Amino acid sequence: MSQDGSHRLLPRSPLTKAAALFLCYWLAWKAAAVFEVQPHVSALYLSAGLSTAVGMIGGWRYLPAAFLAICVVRQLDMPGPLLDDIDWGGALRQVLVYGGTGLLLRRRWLAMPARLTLADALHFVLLAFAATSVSAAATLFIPPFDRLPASELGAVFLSFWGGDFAGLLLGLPAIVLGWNRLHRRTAGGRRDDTPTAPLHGIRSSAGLIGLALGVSLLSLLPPQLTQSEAKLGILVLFPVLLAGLMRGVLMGYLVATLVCAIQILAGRLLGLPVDGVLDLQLVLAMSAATALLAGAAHDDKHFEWQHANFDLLTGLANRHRFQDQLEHELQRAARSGQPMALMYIDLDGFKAVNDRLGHHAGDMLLQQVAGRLRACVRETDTVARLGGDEFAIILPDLKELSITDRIGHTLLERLQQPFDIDGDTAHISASIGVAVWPRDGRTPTELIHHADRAMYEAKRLGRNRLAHHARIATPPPAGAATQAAGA
Ligand SMILES: Nc1nc2c(ncn2[C@@H]2O[C@H](COP(=O)(O)OP(=O)(O)OP(=O)(O)O)[C@@H](O)[C@H]2O)c(=O)[nH]1
Repeated sequence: MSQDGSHRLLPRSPLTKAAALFLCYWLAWKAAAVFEVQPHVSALYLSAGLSTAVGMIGGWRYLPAAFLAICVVRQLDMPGPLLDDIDWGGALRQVLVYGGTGLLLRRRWLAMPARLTLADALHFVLLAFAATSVSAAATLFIPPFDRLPASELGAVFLSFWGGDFAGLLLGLPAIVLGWNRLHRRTAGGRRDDTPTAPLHGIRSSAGLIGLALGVSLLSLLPPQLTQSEAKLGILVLFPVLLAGLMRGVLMGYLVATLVCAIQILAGRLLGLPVDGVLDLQLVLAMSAATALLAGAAHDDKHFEWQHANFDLLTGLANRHRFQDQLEHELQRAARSGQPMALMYIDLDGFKAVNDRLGHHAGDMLLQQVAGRLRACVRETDTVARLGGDEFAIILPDLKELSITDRIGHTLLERLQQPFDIDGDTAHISASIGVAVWPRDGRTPTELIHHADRAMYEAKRLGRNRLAHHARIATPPPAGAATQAAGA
């Protein structure tokens, strides 16, 4: 059974297992039939991806049920007497080759985080290439294809190989990404996509989809204008590549699916000959591979950027990004002359929560604290986790200094309210130190030092309070007392 607890979403009894698989195959079959270029063909391709997903997610115990499901779904689709036309050989080939491919991918998948790395994507594309080649070659030994003349074998091989390759590359990652999003989020797994990259935005999505639509619609032009399917195929890869590189696997897949759907529908409308169908299969396979590899390369880069700049537990800026932001805001403040404040926040009584409810509950509390901090300030303010139970907030562009008191007291009030952690209640408070530019310091080091000092003063005065560096009673400089006594 899966090490990550994925069994929680999988049916356990043989009957529900078979029923769930039957439903999945039937839905894939019907969905594929909408885009069918040749009768009963594209459904086979989609079930190649599905069979691999079954082996990968469910393991070998699910493969007999998958075999039965394919047979029943195909039987329902074929006219003629019951049990007469069942393609046992085809179903067996699918389950053995693609279910087996899933089993080979299973160990890697179980260790995979919620995203697909470039190494995983590359491994998957190469394995899919090998599996589809073996499967297509095996077909040539199965009746009725074993009786074909040698001159037709190449086209039959290409037809099976291209279709299965497209089905596998389009179907499987979509299932796996959907599964990961659905399951690994709800299983309480660590989210690794909380902060958003600068390129992520509605406008760039709309642009990418618009480009994909525009390029794909070229396939509706008369063949004299587009010259050849192959040239068109290369053209449609462009928006897929761009979407993957700019926005990652999910957007790459969305654009690839859109492009492929338009290509298939156009193929149907134009009544493509068999040659065109073969070209189309290659376009689909290449679109999916492009989306997968370019998207995974983007996601790897994005992940590195997140790791370097954000705290993965809370999604807040980390110490490194906090330092950068502070320097940036100080330069801005020096130009505009508008004061800015730095708040240092240390939780009170956090260790007791860890001790009483456990480290995991402590983590959940930190996540909720992050949410409350964010909710108390503006979008443009920086909230950072500096480590442990220590946070900092940069408040630029202060119209008046009293704002720091207002925000500080709101924070104290919000953090005092009880936290619900999986049914348990936890109580904490916070000690907050404030330093203001330019009054309490002009450089990042001075401001950090003074905000930290004010925070310790808040702790010293009894916790659950706000202390301003400017209002801390400064001890007289060493030697001042003796000088006074000697005077
Ligand atoms: N759950 C969890 N605990 C952490 C993490 N990082 C640090 N800690 C714990 O946080 C605690 C911080 O210690 P303290 O600052 O002394 O805790 P406190 O009870 O708030 O004490 P005061 O600051 O003196 O009020 C330690 O027990 C650390 O082990 C983390 O990422 N997750």
